[in-house]
Amino acid sequence: MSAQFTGAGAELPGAPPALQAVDATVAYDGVPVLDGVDVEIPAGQTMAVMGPNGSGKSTLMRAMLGIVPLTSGEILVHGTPLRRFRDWRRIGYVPQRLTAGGAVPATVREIVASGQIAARRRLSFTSRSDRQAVTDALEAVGLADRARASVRELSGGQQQRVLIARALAGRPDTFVMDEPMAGVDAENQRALAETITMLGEQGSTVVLVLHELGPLEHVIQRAVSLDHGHIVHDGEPPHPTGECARPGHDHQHPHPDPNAPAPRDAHGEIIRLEVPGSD
Ligand SMILES: Nc1ncnc2c1ncn2[C@@H]1O[C@H](COP(=O)(O)OP(=O)(O)OP(=O)(O)O)[C@@H](O)[C@H]1O
Repeated sequence: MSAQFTGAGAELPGAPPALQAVDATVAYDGVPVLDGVDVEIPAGQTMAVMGPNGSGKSTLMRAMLGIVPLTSGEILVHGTPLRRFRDWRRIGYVPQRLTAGGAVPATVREIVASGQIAARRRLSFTSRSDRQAVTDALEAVGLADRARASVRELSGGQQQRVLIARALAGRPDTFVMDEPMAGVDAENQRALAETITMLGEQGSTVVLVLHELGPLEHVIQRAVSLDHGHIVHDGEPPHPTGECARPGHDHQHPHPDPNAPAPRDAHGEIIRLEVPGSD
């Protein structure tokens, strides 16, 4: 992968945290699912967010990107309060699974190119360098030969790689990936792990929701574990001894079918793929 995926590249010493939650609480229907969470993700770190089903991992990721509102507390993105943060091209969000391409046929290349919308000036056309970034992103995830295929023809694992390429194409420096390994076969997991390793080596910030470290074991520098909306561990990644990485693991994998219906929010809306704030 070329260095262009690093966006702003390795952060200067003294750079503010890439993402920070301060006493963050999120409640659905009055029930808190994140409860006073404090976490700071330094620029350049590769960090896993772990924990059992329903512990609040996805909610934390979405709250840090402004997709779900906080009930109280504060989120800072690259040192700026979320409500004032505008530089969304710095952020590459990889949602749990592909929700586009169902009703509207879209090619792999189109989906990947859509990752550049936040970075593009309003009404401007794609430049040669934009097109090259899309090509590079497809190569980085090993899908250059499927560029013209409809995303619907791809396996769940390949679709996951399309989502990562989509984030890469916008050349962000901060990646938030929600269970990139879910429903992905071993071969695709290895391909994803290679890409994520390269991002880390190039100085990008990478935050991933993971249920197990798997092939990312050597890449993850820090793990934060949530339980019932609280941080119960923050530090060394767990050393897996069995199939799953967390001691006392009681995880039932929630996403056995990567082509299952898209996740919906409290109002029944499909959770959007767009990078928030990209208007
Ligand atoms: N839009 C929503 N409306 C109501 N409740 C929600 C909503 N999204 C999540 N929840 C609830 O909030 C809690 C935390 O969910 P969240 O998806 O953040 O957990 P998670 O740790 O990511 O779980 P999983 O491992 O299953 O993906 C769960 O009890 C879930 O049912």
